[in-house]
Amino acid sequence: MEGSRTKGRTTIEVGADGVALITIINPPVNSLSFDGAKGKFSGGFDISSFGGVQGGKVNEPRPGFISVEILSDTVEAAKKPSVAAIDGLALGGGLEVAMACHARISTPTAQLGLPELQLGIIPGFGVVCNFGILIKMVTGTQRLPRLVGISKALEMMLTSKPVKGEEAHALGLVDTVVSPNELVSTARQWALDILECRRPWIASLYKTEKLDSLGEAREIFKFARAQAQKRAPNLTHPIVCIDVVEHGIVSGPRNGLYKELESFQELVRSDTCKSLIHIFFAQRGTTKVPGITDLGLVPRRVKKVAVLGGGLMGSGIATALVLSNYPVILKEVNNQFLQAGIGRVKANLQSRVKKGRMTQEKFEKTMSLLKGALDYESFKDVDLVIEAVIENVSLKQQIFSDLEKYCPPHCILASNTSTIDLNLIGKQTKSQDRIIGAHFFSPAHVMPLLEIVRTKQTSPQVIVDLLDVGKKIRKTPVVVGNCTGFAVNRMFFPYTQAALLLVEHGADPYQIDKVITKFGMPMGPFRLVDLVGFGVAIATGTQFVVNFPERTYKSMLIPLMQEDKRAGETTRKGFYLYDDRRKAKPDPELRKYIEKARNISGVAIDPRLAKLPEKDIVEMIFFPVVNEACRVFAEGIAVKAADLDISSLMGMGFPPYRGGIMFWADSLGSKYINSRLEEWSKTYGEFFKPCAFLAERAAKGAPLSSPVDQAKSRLDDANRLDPVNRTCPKLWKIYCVGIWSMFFIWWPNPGL
Ligand SMILES: C[C@H](O)CC(=O)SCCNC(=O)CCNC(=O)[C@H](O)C(C)(C)COP(=O)(O)OP(=O)(O)OC[C@H]1O[C@@H](n2cnc3c(N)ncnc32)[C@H](O)[C@@H]1OP(=O)(O)O
Repeated sequence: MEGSRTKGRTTIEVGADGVALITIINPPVNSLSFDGAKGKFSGGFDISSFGGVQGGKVNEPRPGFISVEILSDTVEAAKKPSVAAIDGLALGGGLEVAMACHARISTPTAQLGLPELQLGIIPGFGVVCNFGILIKMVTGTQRLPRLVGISKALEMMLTSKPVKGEEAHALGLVDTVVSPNELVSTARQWALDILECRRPWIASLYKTEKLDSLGEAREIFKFARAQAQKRAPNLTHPIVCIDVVEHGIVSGPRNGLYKELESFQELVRSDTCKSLIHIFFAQRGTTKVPGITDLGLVPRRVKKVAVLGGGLMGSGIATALVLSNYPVILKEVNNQFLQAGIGRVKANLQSRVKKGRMTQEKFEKTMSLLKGALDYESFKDVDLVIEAVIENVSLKQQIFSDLEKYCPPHCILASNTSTIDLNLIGKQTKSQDRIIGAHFFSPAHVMPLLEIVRTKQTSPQVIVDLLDVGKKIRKTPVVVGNCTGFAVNRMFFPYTQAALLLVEHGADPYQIDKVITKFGMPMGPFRLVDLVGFGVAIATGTQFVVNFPERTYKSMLIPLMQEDKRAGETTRKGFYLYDDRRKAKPDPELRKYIEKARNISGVAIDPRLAKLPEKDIVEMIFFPVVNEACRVFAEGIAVKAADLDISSLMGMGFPPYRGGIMFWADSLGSKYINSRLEEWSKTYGEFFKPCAFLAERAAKGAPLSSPVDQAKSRLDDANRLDPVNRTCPKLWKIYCVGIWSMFFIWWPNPGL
């Protein structure tokens, strides 16, 4: 096999029973074609190898590709029976190899699945050999339906979700389930039994008993297409997958192959596939922080955590922690607040029980990990404290002084602040090296992102420790520098600002939301403000006008509406009207507020904006976001552009199939984005003005995501405005209430 990042190999060992044991060894996940063993069958084809095909650097078919197919083909067509012994993972190409065997034995914990759709491709691919002759027949899209039936196969492929050993057995995907100790011996015996005709010799490709009648099959395909269309209207590869499976059922597996081959080759070069593969590696890359995670530090064990504040955020954080078996002390200022906080954690967990995702027994065990406290007595053996009280600097300063007194010296002191300078919070302590930001997104037990905010003084060990806790509570941690809004809230601040600007200049808010949703966001900017609530938005947004006055668009639209008791979804009236079931309906009255706001701003209607093409709407909303993301990157707040891609996906719901904000921007080109922003800034002002970083990259024709050469890291900016002592200029004070942002955002899961 050919190597890429590391060298992989296979071993073959013939035992006294005459059975040959082939072992794939290619850590960490035994990916195929390149370089694993140790409890993992195979995590599938080496995803990093797709880049070669996409970039045209590799002639097709790559030998690695062929190896999968040849292996598959050779194995199934061989005169000797083969049995797959599956422990750990059998995913993608890994399961395809297993399905080509004449029997499959697995352990109960083994995971079997075809997750290729999460990468924008379909399972399996046929191969044309050097002479242009089709040598390989059928793979994943063809065998799985023949083993488990069409409906289940489609479900497994379309959701990319693996099944465990027992379920795989019940489905007919594996022949028996045994303990890891018996796995190899059972598989050996099974091979001998097949050879000596004590067990059937089955080629999965030719199995038909699990296939539905043609009429029934067509109904299944029709339903699956409708579901796929509804779930991800911008994606074509799920539909292609259904087409390929159908083709194999209707026209026979061999014809299915031709279609599969053709489709795979097209899909692997698609923007969707490139974006999703980028996301796959970017997500795994967030825990690799140059200068921190490469120091050889081992995360210390966090055995007990304290959470200060049992409000929405604090209770969500406590829920996330107990769910991952961390004993938690929840501290509040009085018994009433404490009981309310504990009640919220309970409700979060009960909702899982109601949905069948947690047993009553597990619920009780999880709840028993939570203890309430009204003082710091029980803090003497905590390893991590996460403060999640209201955004009040002096309160937080007092808390951190107390924590320094009551917690052990090794304890990590984290704050969930979304706006306040961490240095300021720790100003009255001597513990700056163990102070860190742990910025969760609401609801904290659901949202996948955790911004880990470091200051110049935060010690690498503390960062490594929090990264580890983040991973253990199943978050994707992104390490960022200390600045207003950190990465997510800061780069998405212009999202709604741009929308307000467009509306005041004549664009239709409902049209904007429609276009932005069609682009792939879970909701448009106006629907989002309604969800966030005008009060929170206005209060927190003030930080942006204080810190970035030159590039905030000052609209009075939201404050005007709030004055009329329209404060968003909670008041059933905001940009939309809401019924009992939270269904949003446009409100003709909105026009009145827009006109008022327009009069205050003194802007004139631009007739072009009323008829803005969809592409322009998308660009006018997102290019300012790209512009701010460039500043965040240039300032060293984010160390990798890919971290901003992940932050945009998980913090804001940017569509993964577009690869994240910076990846998407690069697909359009820095020159183009810069020229568009320049053009708009001439007409609509500073808000659109491209930053120096963007202008520079555009001048060089360079991608926005390539590393910043001499990044002037602003992990802790001494010149940064002190949000407490700095006075807001008078003029701005007038507008502060008109500026808002998007803290405490709730987004639906931004999956595919
Ligand atoms: C021929 C076929 O039709 C085509 C294919 O087979 S396409 C591939 C199909 N397989 C997949 O999609 C599986 C992708 N992998 C995963 O879902 C998960 O990595 C996993 C469930 C296998 C393991 O998860 P987990 O234990 O949490 O480890 P995770 O951190 O994700 O991965 C460990 C390392 O293996 C790498 N890796 C995982 N799967 C890989 C793959 N298929 N190819 C290359 N590298 C892979 C990861 O990038 C990571 O590398 P890093 O340590 O340098 O960051």
